[in-house]
Amino acid sequence: MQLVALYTTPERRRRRNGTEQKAARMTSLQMSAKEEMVEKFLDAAARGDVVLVTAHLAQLPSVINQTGYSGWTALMLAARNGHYDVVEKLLSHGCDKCLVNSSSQTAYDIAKFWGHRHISNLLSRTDEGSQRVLPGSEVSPQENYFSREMLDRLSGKRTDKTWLESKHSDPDTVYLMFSKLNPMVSMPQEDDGGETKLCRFRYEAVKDLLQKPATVLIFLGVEKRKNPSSSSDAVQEPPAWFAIGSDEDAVELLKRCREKNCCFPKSPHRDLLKLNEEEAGVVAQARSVLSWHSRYSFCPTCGSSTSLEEAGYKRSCLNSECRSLQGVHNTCYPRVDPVVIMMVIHPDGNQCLLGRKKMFPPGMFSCLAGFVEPGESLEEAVRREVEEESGVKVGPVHYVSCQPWPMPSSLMMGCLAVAMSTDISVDESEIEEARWFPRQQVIDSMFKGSRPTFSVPPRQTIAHQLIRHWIGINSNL
Ligand SMILES: NC(=O)C1=CN([C@@H]2O[C@H](COP(=O)(O)OP(=O)(O)OC[C@H]3O[C@@H](n4cnc5c(N)ncnc54)[C@H](O)[C@@H]3O)[C@@H](O)[C@H]2O)C=CC1
Ligand SMILES: [Mg+2]
Ligand SMILES: [Mg+2]
Ligand SMILES: [Mg+2]
Ligand SMILES: [Zn+2]
Repeated sequence: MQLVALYTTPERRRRRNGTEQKAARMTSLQMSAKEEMVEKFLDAAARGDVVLVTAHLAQLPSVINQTGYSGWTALMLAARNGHYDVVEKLLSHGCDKCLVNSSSQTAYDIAKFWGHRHISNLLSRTDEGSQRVLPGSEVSPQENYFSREMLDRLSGKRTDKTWLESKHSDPDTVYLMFSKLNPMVSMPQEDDGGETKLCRFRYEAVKDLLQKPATVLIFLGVEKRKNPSSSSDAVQEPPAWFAIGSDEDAVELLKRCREKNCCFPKSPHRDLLKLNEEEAGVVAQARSVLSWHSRYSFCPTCGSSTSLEEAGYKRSCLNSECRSLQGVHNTCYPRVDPVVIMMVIHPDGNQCLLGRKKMFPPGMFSCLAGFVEPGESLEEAVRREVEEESGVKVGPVHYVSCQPWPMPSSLMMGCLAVAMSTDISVDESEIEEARWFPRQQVIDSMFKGSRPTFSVPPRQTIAHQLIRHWIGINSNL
């Protein structure tokens, strides 16, 4: 294994490789203020100066994953030099522990190589036995795309008709417009960083739609307060958000919006992944509830018509004789489909099992996944789906994190699993090919290193995050 030796000052650090030699020719005057700050931050981490590291993070939080001229992050430098308190501080600020240096080493690899076991343990929380290939829980919980909750759902208000009505006409209330389950968005302009944004409407622009019987109105929640102690917040309620599902012609709906470049995305699987994290969370909630309404127009128990209640979170049967009106019936509430998605690790700990469906773009491989069946535990669903799709037998299963997937309403539960057998025999009806990929090959594909032999799904998918997670906690020493 090749490991670059460690330097303790920015000057010495820059002397090491090609990039660094180039940097060494630079005088500090030529460095931008930002670059200089990054170098000082990295230097503090390498020296174990936790006070200075904390000060830099407070001043410029984005510095946390920067690599500077050495190609090493602060976490790697602190891990190299055995500075436990700096590693702890960086992790508590949510640093990315999956990043690799030019030798494909994570901070975990580096800590392990230099014998800082207390740090490698902190980075992986490895247990004994089979956990050699299956490290345990994350230091900080992982947040996946579609998972962020910017709204407080206030489910207790769903039955408060007076409060809801007052919010309908409140000038601060935000309405989102959906047509055929897709939100109206303004497509990226050159000057806004390429982000798709939700079109937000006020009451005056949509009040006629609210009167139409075919319109579905969902109360999504109120904005979470960013600074709850501020005195003006105490008297003023934060804005409420609603989603409107309309059956009006999409072209007519678009005319209501004053923003430029508005549309209803044609390909949700692609276009809904371009929102910012907060808006993605709102879309996950709204789209799944609206899709439930579109698929469950009639009572699943007796086939009668239903009425929409509880601000869009319930459909009650209009047939007074119906069984669904006695007791609590899950047919009356929005559905969620549990799905397991798993990163299967080879018994040698250094390869993972990825598969591709026929519909995937050429060259793309992903984690295996499948719906949980009734009366089945997560662990059993993982074992069954992996064996069905690849013929590989799985032993221990660890839950990592989950992701709501609003196409239309899945909850993807991400797991790591250890294989007990290695022969592959794919279920050709679902999977075109499944293979064991060595860690180095996965790193090359993930970080676009040398000669990637395959591609992985985009960062917004939990599949991508599970693969990164494995790279971050599993060393190939
Ligand atoms: N976010 C991510 O990273 C990923 C998300 N996914 C999602 O996971 C879901 C499940 O993965 P698959 O491999 O397709 O599952 P799967 O391996 O269970 O096979 C799907 C088949 O199972 C049947 N099925 C059983 N229960 C079903 C239900 N409740 N809804 C629909 N079909 C059901 C259908 O015949 C369907 O064709 C997919 O909807 C896909 O969108 C899949 C991979 C990655
Ligand atoms: Mg599957
Ligand atoms: Mg399957
Ligand atoms: Mg299945
Ligand atoms: Zn009924």
